[in-house]
Amino acid sequence: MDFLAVQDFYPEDFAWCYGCGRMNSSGHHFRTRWNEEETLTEYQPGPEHMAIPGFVYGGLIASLFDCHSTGSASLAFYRQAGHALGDETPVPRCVTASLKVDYLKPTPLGPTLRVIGRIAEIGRKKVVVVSELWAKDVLCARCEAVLVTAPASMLQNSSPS
Ligand SMILES: CCCCCCCCCCCCCCCC(=O)SCCNC(=O)CCNC(=O)[C@H](O)C(C)(C)COP(=O)(O)OP(=O)(O)OC[C@H]1O[C@@H](n2cnc3c(N)ncnc32)[C@H](O)[C@@H]1OP(=O)(O)O
Repeated sequence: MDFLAVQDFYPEDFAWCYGCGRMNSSGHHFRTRWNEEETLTEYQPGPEHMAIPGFVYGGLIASLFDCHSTGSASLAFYRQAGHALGDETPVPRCVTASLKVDYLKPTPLGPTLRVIGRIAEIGRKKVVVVSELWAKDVLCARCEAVLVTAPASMLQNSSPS
């Protein structure tokens, strides 16, 4: 891999997410990393991610924001605790409590999409991430997401095996 992404370090049982789980062979495999003080997820949509010819399906954009935001929250909690990716301490896993997406402009199908996130708020178990989605130099969508550390109630179904 050309860089370390937080999803590479999710505990195996919690790495099955359709959007970003490395264990899910059918998923998108979104990967999120720090870019200095911002977080970054890049993704190249394929022709199957079409809304109408030439434009990206909005559900894919929401998925991209979703996993970018959970990944950003994990990165933020991990860094706040003094850790860096590659440490032995497990990376915390977060779930989405709220995801608000504003579609500002039609997103062209073709360019690699760049999602850039800012940690707007970080608490004991909650993170607010504000992100923008860019296609080349066009700002196409914006998102505000609330992420919360994964509840123990999800543990029983964390792995399909
Ligand atoms: C022993 C360890 C076990 C670990 C175990 C690991 C299991 C590892 C599973 C991994 C799994 C990965 C999954 C992939 C990522 C998904 O795709 S997740 C799928 C979509 N998301 C979900 O299914 C989440 C469903 N919702 C829930 O489970 C619960 O509502 C939540 C989100 C955990 C919150 O419940 P809660 O912990 O009781 O939250 P609560 O204490 O009331 O609130 C915490 C904070 O969040 C805020 N908040 C809560 N909900 C909202 C909302 N809707 N809007 C705005 N703010 C909100 C609260 O205001 C509060 O803020 P502060 O007062 O701290 O400022």
